[in-house]
Amino acid sequence: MAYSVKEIFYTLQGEGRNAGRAAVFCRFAGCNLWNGREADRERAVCTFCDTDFVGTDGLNGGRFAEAPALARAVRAAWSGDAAGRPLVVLTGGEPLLQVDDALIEALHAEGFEIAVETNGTIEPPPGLDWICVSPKADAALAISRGDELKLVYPQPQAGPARFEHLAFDHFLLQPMDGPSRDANTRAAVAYCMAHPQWRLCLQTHKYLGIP
Ligand SMILES: C[S@@+](CC[C@H](N)C(=O)[O-])C[C@H]1O[C@@H](n2cnc3c(N)ncnc32)[C@H](O)[C@@H]1O
Ligand SMILES: Nc1nc2[nH]cc(C(=O)O)c2c(=O)[nH]1
Ligand code: SF4
Ligand SMILES: [Mg+2]
Repeated sequence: MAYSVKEIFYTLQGEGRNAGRAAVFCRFAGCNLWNGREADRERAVCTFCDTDFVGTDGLNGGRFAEAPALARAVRAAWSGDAAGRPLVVLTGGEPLLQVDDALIEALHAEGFEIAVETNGTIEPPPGLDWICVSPKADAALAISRGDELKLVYPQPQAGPARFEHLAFDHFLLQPMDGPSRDANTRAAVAYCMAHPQWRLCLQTHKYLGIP
């Protein structure tokens, strides 16, 4: 199967329980909850997206015909030394539209630990090492277990209580970025203080000014 990739870059994971850890980000093109066009944002299932995932024109982006070629491109972007296991974060767009057994095998063969950032609407293939699900209010969940559940907050139709019974190891609230980010952050702080099952999760890369 061929893969459409917007960009591949090396940075620190900015979000979630792996925040601060060096990783290659592989951002797949396309999403099942928004077509990525600003003109259609209001009508989309997911309306608050902070990411350009349209096309293959980003850094190291392109069409990769085979999994080993994409895995080699990810490996080439790794800029850390050989100590510890290198991490790749598969994101998008919605990565689970494209991630398959062949890619997981090829990335493992290159030595990577594989994390995925998903909206949770698509059943993941086996073999992923870290699954972060970020539910969207108007999209049914197809994944009810994983490593972290990272809820963008607030979403009026998707309060945290709707998810707290699911089988995740970590429950995180991530303030919705946009014009109300500061107010959303204060509200998330208050929620976590009242409901300690939840921890605050900031998008640290945005504060640091790194990709
Ligand atoms: C761009 S999405 C790509 C992965 C996948 N489609 C998803 O939604 O999880 C990466 C992460 O950014 C989060 N995100 C997107 N827009 C955001 C915003 N405006 N504020 C805070 N987090 C946001 C998503 O919820 C997700 O956890
Ligand atoms: N540094 C950094 N960390 C991230 N964690 C999740 C991201 C994403 O867009 O999926 C992201 C991102 O775009 N940059
Ligand atoms: S599901 Fe993820 S990639 Fe798709 S529009 Fe929403 S935040 Fe963006
Ligand atoms: Mg991002």
